[in-house]
Amino acid sequence: MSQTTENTLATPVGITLERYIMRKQSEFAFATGELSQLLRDIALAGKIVNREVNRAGLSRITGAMGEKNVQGEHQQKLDVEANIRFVRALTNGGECCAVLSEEDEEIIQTGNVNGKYVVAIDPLDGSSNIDVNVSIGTIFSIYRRVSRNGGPARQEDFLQGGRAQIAAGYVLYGSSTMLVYTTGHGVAGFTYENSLGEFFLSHPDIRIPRQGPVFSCNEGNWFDYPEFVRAFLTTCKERRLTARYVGSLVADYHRNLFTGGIYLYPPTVDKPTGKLRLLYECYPLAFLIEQAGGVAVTGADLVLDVPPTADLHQRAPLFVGSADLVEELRCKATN
Ligand SMILES: O=P(O)(O)OC[C@H]1O[C@](O)(COP(=O)(O)O)[C@@H](O)[C@@H]1O
Ligand SMILES: [Mg+2]
Ligand SMILES: [Mg+2]
Repeated sequence: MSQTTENTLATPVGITLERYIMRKQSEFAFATGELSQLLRDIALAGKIVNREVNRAGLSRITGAMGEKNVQGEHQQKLDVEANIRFVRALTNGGECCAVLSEEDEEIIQTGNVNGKYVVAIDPLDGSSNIDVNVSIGTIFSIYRRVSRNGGPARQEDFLQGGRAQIAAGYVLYGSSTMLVYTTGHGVAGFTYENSLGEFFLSHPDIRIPRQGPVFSCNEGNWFDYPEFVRAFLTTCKERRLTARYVGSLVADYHRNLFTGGIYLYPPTVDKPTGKLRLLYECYPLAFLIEQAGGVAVTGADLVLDVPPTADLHQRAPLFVGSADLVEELRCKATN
């Protein structure tokens, strides 16, 4: 039997997310099904938010909410809607004890005091693109609680560090809707079939090329970038790499995952620690990229090795993508 047939039979493209989760669970003798259920809850919320995104213009879930979140950013109505949907699905699912969300200053206790897991989430990523019909996403990161004796979750459950993540992923609401995640055993992608209401395995074993033709960053901030970033971007242009920037982290990241490339959100003069949030943007995407054979750094350091401080919404610079490109930038950051 040829290798391709063996691979296809091993994890046949087209199986449902549900079946895939069950298959993967059966590979772990001590799996108890709680993480599987949590992944299903996230997929369910992703389907509901997908529906709201698709019809946002009709259902008047457009525009600003008129309030600011803990980051001082104007909340979009869809930010709040997505937040409600994910928190509700994680609460009703029973496995998640608490949620840390970009849209809430404090930890949200779900009441599932015996839940073994906590989830850090960016319910709607790419907020500036919500009302203009450009791809947006959701990013999530899952930890097993350290406070195991039941009761409400504690801050320390979320501050275990990037390498303590049990699972991480994102949902991309784009020309098609996809769920991409890892549990530390490679990266798989699922495409949503609207008419059947199911995610189907479409990309079994995602690997990012070591090199790539694309660099993604907001060059409008050029004059505020550190010298090593400008030096790196100059070499990208000298090599005639292509500039691509959607302005939605999930969308830029997803494209580069398949084409090869590098996404940069450097520190700037007004944001010396960068814009993106370590716990629910940088850590999960760094976990995924390392599982796909890529690299993620904050400059000289690997993102997953950056220890969290006590600030749940702390920011960090992010340089992520193809190993050769990111290592090149890291070299410049170190010298
Ligand atoms: O407008 P800028 O400064 O380029 O920032 C765009 C970046 O900010 C973000 O929108 C931040 O995420 P949120 O939309 O979740 O706040 C990223 O998705 C995106 O890559
Ligand atoms: Mg975001
Ligand atoms: Mg967001």
